[in-house]
Amino acid sequence: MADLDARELTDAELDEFPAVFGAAFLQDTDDEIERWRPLVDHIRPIGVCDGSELIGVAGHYDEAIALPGGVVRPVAAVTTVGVKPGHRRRGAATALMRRQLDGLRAAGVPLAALHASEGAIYGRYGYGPASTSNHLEIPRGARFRPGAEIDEQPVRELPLERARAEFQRQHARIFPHRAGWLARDGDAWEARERMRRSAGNRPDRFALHPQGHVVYRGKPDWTGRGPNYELEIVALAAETPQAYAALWRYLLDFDLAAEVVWPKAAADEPIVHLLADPRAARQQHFDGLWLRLIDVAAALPARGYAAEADVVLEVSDDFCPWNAGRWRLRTAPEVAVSRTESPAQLTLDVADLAAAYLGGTTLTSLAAAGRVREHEAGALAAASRAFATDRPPNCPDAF
Ligand SMILES: CC(=O)SCCNC(=O)CCNC(=O)[C@H](O)C(C)(C)COP(=O)(O)OP(=O)(O)OC[C@H]1O[C@@H](n2cnc3c(N)ncnc32)[C@H](O)[C@@H]1OP(=O)(O)O
Repeated sequence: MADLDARELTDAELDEFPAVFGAAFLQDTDDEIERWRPLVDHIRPIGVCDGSELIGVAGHYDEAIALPGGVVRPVAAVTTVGVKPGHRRRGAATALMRRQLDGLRAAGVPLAALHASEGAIYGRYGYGPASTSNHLEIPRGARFRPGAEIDEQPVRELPLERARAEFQRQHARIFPHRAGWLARDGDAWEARERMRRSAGNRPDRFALHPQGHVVYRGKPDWTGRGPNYELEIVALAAETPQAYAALWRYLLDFDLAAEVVWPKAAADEPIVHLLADPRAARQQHFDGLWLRLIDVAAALPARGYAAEADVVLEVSDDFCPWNAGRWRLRTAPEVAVSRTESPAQLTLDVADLAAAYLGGTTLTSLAAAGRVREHEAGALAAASRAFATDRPPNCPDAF
């Protein structure tokens, strides 16, 4: 293995960052490379060199994520991980992950999250698939079940500048109660939005209801039979079931559209239960947010728990050994986490703890796959109930 170390970049190397990341994703035209340039100001870039050549890059946004129990905590939203073709499988990505996680630990950031380009990459670094993305497609005109309640207040389209403040106010009220959702204010969100809009996507449209909003874009298409537009949802949130129904009705009755698509809907998106024919909704589930507990001692007490448990977890963590060992987690009367010498009741890897952390994967399901081992009868069921959440987490944000 070559001696590759990742580090913060000099100004000259920062200039190279967009071309290196572009090369990793085969985006080599000047336009594609330039598109990535503003990003380096927002993502805490790091890189790895082979001699004087920058060959790999990574970064993260400083974000805030909603955790079970309605709490919001800092998270590093990891992005732009790429190694140039011709330099791969020599440890460059591993060096980047090493540098990034060490830096985040030193900065006191308890969690890191990412969307993985390929599912086999990040488990080795202690990330676990913590939420499910639902690629949801519903045809125009799909009817609601009889008796569905729809808020009659109008849904109005507004330009971004006029919609932004209300959109952000609504989001700030809603997102803490949706585990996996990120905050949508501040520099990081603005930067993410700019990058997303410059990705060759059609512009976003903002439609506001007094108790909800939808951000979407239209993809025009015409066939011999007429218009065949697709409406793609970027964000949809509502404060009442009736407002949620109003926003969906607005989209499903949209002239010219053939289909409404939400690539990052929740696994249990309620629209399915509003439809007269639930099969009208086509759903495909994928791994969504991958999560890393950088500091188990800080991460475990940060979230709320659904049930009473007092359990000793033995955690393995080859990549971040400071987390390894036995931890006692008590969820009542207050959440308390401490190191212990008591015998383990459950053993599991830190990646599996991350998979269960937002409530998206149950410990019982991981145990059925042999990933969690129970050493004392009853411990698994009690811990699994405590980690579970009422609704599955999801992360509609792209980064
Ligand atoms: C959050 C994000 O930004 S996701 C985007 C990730 N980037 C991409 O997908 C762009 C295209 N791919 C790349 O740039 C690179 O191949 C990377 C970043 C995925 C991996 O970089 P590399 O420098 O090759 O990784 P590195 O050499 O450190 O590999 C470490 C281990 O991971 C394995 N690995 C690396 N990439 C993959 C993969 N795509 N699938 C399966 N295993 C992989 C290696 O085989 C190696 O395994 P080993 O330890 O058992 O030998």
